[in-house]
Amino acid sequence: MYADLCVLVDEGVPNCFVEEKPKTGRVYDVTSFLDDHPGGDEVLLTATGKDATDDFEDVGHSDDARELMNKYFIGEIVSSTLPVEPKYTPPTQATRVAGEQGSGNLWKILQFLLPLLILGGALAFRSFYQKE
Ligand code: HEM
Repeated sequence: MYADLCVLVDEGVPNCFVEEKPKTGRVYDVTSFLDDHPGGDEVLLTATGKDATDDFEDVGHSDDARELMNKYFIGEIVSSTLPVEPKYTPPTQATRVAGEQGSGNLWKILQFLLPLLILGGALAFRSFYQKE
């Protein structure tokens, strides 16, 4: 049912999915342990597919529990196979202002000039036909 269920648990060593730390970690397939886990299957399922180091350590698992982990150890994460998370870099103040300035200024000038041009045109039109 949970064919690819894995929990990452790693004592002390920096683990995966944490951007600033090296991506290493031990992977445990706890599929067959779900029903037997004294803490219940829910906590294991919640910790599935992510770094569960802190969750595991917070419980204060016994030495027996740590020994038992070996039974479910399936391998280490190969960091080169992890998908690269795209990093968002917000535009700097300088580039933002420079980008806005070009079209922004032109628009402001047009907003000011356009009504004047229309008014001027109307007055010229009127005075031209009034003379005739
Ligand atoms: C392969 C991984 C794991 C193994 C072999 C394991 C094993 C055990 C064992 C043997 C116990 C009984 C208490 C003890 O001896 O310490 C236990 C309790 C417990 N475990 Fe795990 N565990 C694993 C992963 C996790 C994870 C990832 C979490 C949390 C997300 C977790 C949460 C708990 C909780 C909440 C208890 C109950 C503690 C209590 O009621 O005192 N376990 N576990």
